[in-house]
Amino acid sequence: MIWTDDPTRWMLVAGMGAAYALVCLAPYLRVRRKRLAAERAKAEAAASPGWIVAYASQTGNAEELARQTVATLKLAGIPARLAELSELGARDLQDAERILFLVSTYGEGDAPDAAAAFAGRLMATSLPLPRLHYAVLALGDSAYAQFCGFGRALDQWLQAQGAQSLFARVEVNRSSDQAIAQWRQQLSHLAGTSDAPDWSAPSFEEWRLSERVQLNVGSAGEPIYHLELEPVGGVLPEWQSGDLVQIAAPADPSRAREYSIASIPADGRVHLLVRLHTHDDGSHGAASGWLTQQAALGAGVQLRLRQHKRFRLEGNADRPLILIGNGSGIAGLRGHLKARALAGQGRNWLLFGERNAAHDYHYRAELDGWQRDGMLEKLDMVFSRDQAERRYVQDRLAEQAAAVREWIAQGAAIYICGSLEGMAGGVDAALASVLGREVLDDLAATGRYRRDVY
Ligand SMILES: Cc1cc2nc3c(=O)[nH]c(=O)nc-3n(C[C@H](O)[C@H](O)[C@H](O)COP(=O)(O)O)c2cc1C
Repeated sequence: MIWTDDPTRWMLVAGMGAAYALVCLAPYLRVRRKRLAAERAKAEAAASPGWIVAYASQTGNAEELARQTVATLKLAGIPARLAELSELGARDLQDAERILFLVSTYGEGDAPDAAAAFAGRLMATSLPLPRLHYAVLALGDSAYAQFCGFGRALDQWLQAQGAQSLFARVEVNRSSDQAIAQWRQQLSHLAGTSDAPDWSAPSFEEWRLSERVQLNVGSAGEPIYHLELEPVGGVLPEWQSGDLVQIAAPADPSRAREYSIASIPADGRVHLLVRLHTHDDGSHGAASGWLTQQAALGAGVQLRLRQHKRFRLEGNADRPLILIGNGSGIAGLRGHLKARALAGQGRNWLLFGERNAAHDYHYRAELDGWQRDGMLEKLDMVFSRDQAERRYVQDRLAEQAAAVREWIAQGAAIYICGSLEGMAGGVDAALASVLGREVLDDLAATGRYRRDVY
């Protein structure tokens, strides 16, 4: 090594050393800067309230779209929280800066059951919401007089409270793909992403009609059939009691019809109850006419399963159940009774209405068997035309007020399946007078009062 006292040389060596250190340090500094920025962004995201995606859904369409909406926002890096509308109180609405509402309409322009308290209580008040920016996706069916009635009422109420709409309300008629695409487009625009996941519904599969029996020969009502279907591919998909199927009829494939599933996977087949629908001009319904009259045994049926989360047992699996229905509504209730029998849960009370015991006592042998085996603790069959005076399930409910209160005090949940007109409204009124409207609204909001009515 050559030693030197030359200061210029020394400075040159020192300069080269510093430059080398900088070159070595630069990648480390770059990584550290990135890491700090990421940590800062994460902390900001955690501190910011994020977006709320709130849904009110009866049969799961709005809920499914809400889940997809959250996924799209998350993909774009926007923190988003899924909430049922019933979970939101005045304080949540006042604190939030951005809420996307996805809500359907039931009854005659009403909110879905779980949102009855939100609609009845919160929306009846005045609540200044100057911070809130929102958008509404309203689901409905234009065949009803109050098309998207609840979505429209919610939108108007939010506007009246001073909330600002992010974009015009999107209305979905019978799950129209076009309107859903419009919502997706608005979302992508807001979230600054064109990378939205695919939202298309699962496709129909080919099933086979394996069994068809008329249950009510000689009835004063329209004929009702028990059908059994098997997947052509042989592999039975998973479902839970309470779920639905959609069937595309050959004469009207663009509008699928929904039926409650009357069986559980352990039966090995999907069972349906289909009532033949006859129009005023004597023609039959496109789906019910085909399924019950035209399709031969063995015929192919285009079918897809649909989760119906709001009518599943879910958190109520260990509670006593009060099951109430009429007519073809026995389908959804039978699914639950089968699931309960399989689980060995016998605390079930069935209140069921039809016309005449002689012709309309659907699944009588099965119900007798469950009673005998301790799987059906209480059975009230109400036949409207077996006596001079017409009697319905709601009348029996009122007579059984003390037992209803007792079962609810023991933690029971209530499931309703059957016709909206006549039965569901009458039963709702009877339950409200037995339990109190507020109690019933609270049961609905906490998933202990569930309905599949049509
Ligand atoms: C019994 C019943 C009543 C309904 N009432 C209305 C209504 O008054 N107005 C409307 O626009 N849609 C009405 N609909 C259509 C639903 O809003 C539509 O099917 C929606 O897609 C359901 O979404 P969900 O699964 O999230 O509850 C009704 C549907 C049923 C089964």
